[in-house]
Amino acid sequence: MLAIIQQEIQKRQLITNELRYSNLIPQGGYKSPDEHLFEDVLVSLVLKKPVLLKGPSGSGKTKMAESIAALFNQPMHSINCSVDLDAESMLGFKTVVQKDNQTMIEFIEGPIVKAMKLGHLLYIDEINMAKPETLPILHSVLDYRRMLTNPFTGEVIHAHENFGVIAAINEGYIGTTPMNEALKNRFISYSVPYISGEQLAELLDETYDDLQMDLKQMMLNLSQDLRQQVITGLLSEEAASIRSLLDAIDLAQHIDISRAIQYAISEKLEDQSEKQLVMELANTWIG
Ligand SMILES: Nc1ncnc2c1ncn2[C@@H]1O[C@H](COP(=O)(O)OP(=O)(O)OP(=O)(O)O)[C@@H](O)[C@H]1O
Repeated sequence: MLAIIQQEIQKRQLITNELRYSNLIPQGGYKSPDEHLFEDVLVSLVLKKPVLLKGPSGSGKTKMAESIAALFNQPMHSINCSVDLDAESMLGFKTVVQKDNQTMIEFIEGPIVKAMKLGHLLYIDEINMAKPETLPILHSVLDYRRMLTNPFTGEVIHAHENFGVIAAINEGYIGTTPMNEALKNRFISYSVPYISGEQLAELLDETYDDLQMDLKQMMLNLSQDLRQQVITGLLSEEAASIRSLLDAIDLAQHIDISRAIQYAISEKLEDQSEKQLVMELANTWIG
């Protein structure tokens, strides 16, 4: 691992996160599709640059962010973007509280404010699902200024040195809009593909204690075929989703393997011919 990353890990191990946030430190386990991706993302974060992960559904973007938080011993806060996302769900809101028999207005800090102040990791999922007018508030947070003026309190917040941002998008997904240029320009962007081959085999070994060898090999072969058909254009990218494959394996340990693949992989696809192709490929391996 690069020295710059090792130094950062050592530095962060010394930080004792407040106990009440320790349950926000997720589990690791991300498998990098190649020898560089995970480490290259870490370099950006160590250099305090926001990271944008671009990849299809179920390619491990969230898992990668969680694994970075685990490696840096850093709690992670998440924002799930949608057209309903507003400044309050990102920054926080004012509420009336009773303290010492007095009624007071208190500001409850939202994920961005907490992560900036405490030096936590902020994960912004499906950032291109948000309404374009919602996100400019992030511009000063994401560039060299690393600061924010909270419009609800007037407080000027300068980010803690360990504060980091990872955003994720599913490009081309229905309901998404292209990301605003000024926003996109603030991120270092990485493509996150589905893992395959050795990395996928390792993930299965680590995920399942007692997966039968023939089921494991069958699923690895099917995954390979699905990826091949995605490349030829006969299947849409999501057919090769690792999430779906893991779902199929979970089900196949309890029900007929063919039905497991049907429910977890084939039925999720829109096109009838794609559903059929998945089942044909599966049947060549099920025998
Ligand atoms: N490279 C990988 N390493 C480890 N686990 C992975 C990897 N890719 C996918 N997974 C597993 O697949 C499942 C889905 O992954 P995850 O939720 O991270 O995907 P995502 O890209 O964030 O999906 P979405 O865009 O739909 O939110 C999880 O169980 C995750 O552990």
